[in-house]
Amino acid sequence: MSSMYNATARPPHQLAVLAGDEITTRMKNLGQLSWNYPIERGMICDGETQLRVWARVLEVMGVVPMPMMVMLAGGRMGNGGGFLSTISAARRAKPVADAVNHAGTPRATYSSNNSAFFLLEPPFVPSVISEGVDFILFRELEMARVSRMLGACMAAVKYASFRRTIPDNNTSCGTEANKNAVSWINDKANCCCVVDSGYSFTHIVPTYRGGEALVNAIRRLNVGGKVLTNLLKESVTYRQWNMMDEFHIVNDAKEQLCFISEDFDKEMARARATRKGSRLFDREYLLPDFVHSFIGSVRLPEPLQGKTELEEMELIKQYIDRLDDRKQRQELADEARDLSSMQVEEDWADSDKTSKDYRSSFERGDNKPLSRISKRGKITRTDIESSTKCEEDDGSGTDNDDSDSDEETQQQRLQRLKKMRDEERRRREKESLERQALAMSVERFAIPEILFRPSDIGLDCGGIAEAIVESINACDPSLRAAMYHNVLLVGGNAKIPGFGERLKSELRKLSPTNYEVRVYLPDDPASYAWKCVSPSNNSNSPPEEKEGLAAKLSSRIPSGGRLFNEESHSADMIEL
Ligand SMILES: Nc1ncnc2c1ncn2[C@@H]1O[C@H](COP(=O)(O)OP(=O)(O)OP(=O)(O)O)[C@@H](O)[C@H]1O
Repeated sequence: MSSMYNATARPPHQLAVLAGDEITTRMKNLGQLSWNYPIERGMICDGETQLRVWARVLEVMGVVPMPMMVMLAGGRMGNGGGFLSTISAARRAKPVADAVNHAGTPRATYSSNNSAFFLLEPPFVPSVISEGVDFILFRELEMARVSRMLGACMAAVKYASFRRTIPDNNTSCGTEANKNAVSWINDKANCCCVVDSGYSFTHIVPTYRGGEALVNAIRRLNVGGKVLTNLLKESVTYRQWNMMDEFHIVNDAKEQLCFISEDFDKEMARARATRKGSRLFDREYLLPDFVHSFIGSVRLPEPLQGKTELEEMELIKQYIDRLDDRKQRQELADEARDLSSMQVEEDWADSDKTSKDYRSSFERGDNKPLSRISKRGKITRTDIESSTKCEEDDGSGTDNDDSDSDEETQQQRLQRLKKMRDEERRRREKESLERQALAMSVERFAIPEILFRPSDIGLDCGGIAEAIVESINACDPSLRAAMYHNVLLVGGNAKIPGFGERLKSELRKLSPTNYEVRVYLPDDPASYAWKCVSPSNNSNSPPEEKEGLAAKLSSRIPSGGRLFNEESHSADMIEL
């Protein structure tokens, strides 16, 4: 099994079109290519492009004869798949000839007449789209057998075998009746709630009997990896540089740097308390310069290098203290102002004459201060005069004193400016030698947060946790406990650090308290479903076994796990 772009791309100023693995093997700068994706919103919209990619896959696998590149007559077709589709074709026949692959090594080739094609697709693919795909596979690629399956169901088949390898621990499943229900369901119904978060969508597919989907309970959330990458692209473009045409670079930055925080609001408060560039989660994504480097990499910002979490906490504490201090001072000043205004009011009341004088002088426009505005002598002319005199004296005194210090400051300032200019020049020289970097701060967790709060970008729906609860509530009540007990995460987005932990904590809050929530994350969630059908997964198995598998692939619905590659080890999966 191998992974490649499910796309074609044309290099600039060239007519040649590269498909699948050719893109990455022949080109280094992916940004300059004109891309064509056959799939949009999870559906194949461009049959010609999809045909080219599949033809390339078969060529790499050595399946002959090569199909003719026949243009499909218009129409929109579709099926499941994604940005980086994993495509595998099971070989059945014995080799018919030897050929040389693109790497120059001889390899056996197989007749397409004796090959079977296995396609994993998302739920609810319209039949017209399936017919289009059949046309490509049977007529253009001359496949002997084609089998389609829901990706989530395949994952559930493999998960069912994993469940058999671990002892069932129902000790914390609430009531005795609930424990028995979960035990029965695990044994007989093999329930599993598959959460498949991929490129275009996130699907919640509850399955029972070891891999059969409960169609009425399937839910879809229109948020996937593509939305996140586009948002990050916009955010980076708004704050730093124009990256609108650099989907692949931003996607790589997302995959390397994004994470899901356990408590978003707390993380934001922490971010506000620290200056940008010195937050503990701040990172810089070094952009490839396409001379020395062709892929991006991550580095710590300079102020953060060697900084420990304790120091960060200390900074935050200081900041909060400063805030409190400022608030306190503000309150004291307000109090003092109130007091003095009260005082003046009292004085006005006490001395009618004085107030009249003051008013009349004010009305006359006489700006001279009154000799006395209060009996208690708060502010008097003498006071003002003396204070003015003092100020004048002080001013002249300090003028004399300052003349020296000013000269000194001027000299110092000149030196400082010179030093700063030198430093700036040196920094610029250093920077020009270095690569450009994207500063990634709160974006690291604010962007993936959309998976849990789609309303932040104006989508009128709940997050993944709400969708799961809704989906499980649509199942038969006797299955619900087991569904919460077996939540399986698959798809590329499940790789985002913190995804599983956050989902578990949100599910815990939303689910009934007597149900235990258990979330399972495979080693490689993106290819977990494929591992179930991939014959190359157990490459040591004899060819006859592969033939048997391929022969069985013609069956459309899995009736139990024995048709597939169910080899599963508890080490493949972790419980969160
Ligand atoms: N380590 C990672 N961190 C964050 N996102 C990742 C990571 N690895 C993959 N992804 C994202 O997962 C998405 C692809 O997931 P997946 O391969 O499951 O999609 P797909 O099954 O091809 O698509 P679909 O389910 O829409 O048909 C991409 O958006 C990719 O950026």
